[in-house]
Amino acid sequence: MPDELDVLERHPKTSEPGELMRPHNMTCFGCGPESPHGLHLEMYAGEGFSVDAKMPVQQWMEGGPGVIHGGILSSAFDDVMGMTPRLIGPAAVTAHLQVDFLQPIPVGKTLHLHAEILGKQRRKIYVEGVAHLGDPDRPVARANGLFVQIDVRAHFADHVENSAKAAEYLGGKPQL
Ligand SMILES: CCCCCCCC(=O)SCCNC(=O)CCNC(=O)[C@H](O)C(C)(C)COP(=O)(O)OP(=O)(O)OC[C@H]1O[C@@H](n2cnc3c(N)ncnc32)[C@H](O)[C@@H]1OP(=O)(O)O
Repeated sequence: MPDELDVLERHPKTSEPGELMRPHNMTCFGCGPESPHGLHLEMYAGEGFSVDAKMPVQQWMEGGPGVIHGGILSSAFDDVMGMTPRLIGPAAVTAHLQVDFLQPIPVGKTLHLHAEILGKQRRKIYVEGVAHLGDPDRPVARANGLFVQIDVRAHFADHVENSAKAAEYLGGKPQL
């Protein structure tokens, strides 16, 4: 992370601490309630510049016998960490994501995910993530990511016709 950082301020219209946050997109693999095969994460704004979510580790998420697949864990981090930019302003997309897998994560447990903005420079937002199984002092995974703020309309303009919600987006709704 660079030394010279911008001052962080919560966006006046962002969710209050404890409030459920709006999904990125209703069919987002991470947080979309209408995603047919998604994680269906519910994200809650935290204090400061943080977001929290809980994810029951279900059988279909299995990688090695009885434990979560690394890609599912990475997806969960990506989405929870990718929600933090909403706390300070425009949406941002993942440019870089790095995950440390510290412990096997068993099927049947509930994974607690916490993401926090470490700093921002211009459009770059540096975010860390941590996951545990109920005891915050015993993390089972950590992540670091760089998210870059975008102009949502311009960024998705060439792709929105491929969305499951294309008709609504092309009709001007819903807002991302
Ligand atoms: C609506 C939001 C949905 C969010 C869903 C949850 C999160 C996701 O899963 S997003 C999906 C996965 N991500 C993507 O598809 C993004 C694909 N990548 C891109 O579109 C582009 O590379 C993008 C937008 C990240 C950057 O491109 P662009 O807008 O041209 O910016 P660019 O000028 O290259 O970079 C901006 C800054 O970021 C830095 N940067 C960009 N990529 C990286 C990288 N991988 N590593 C380090 N720095 C980087 C640049 O150096 C530059 O820094 P500085 O301000 O110091 O000059």
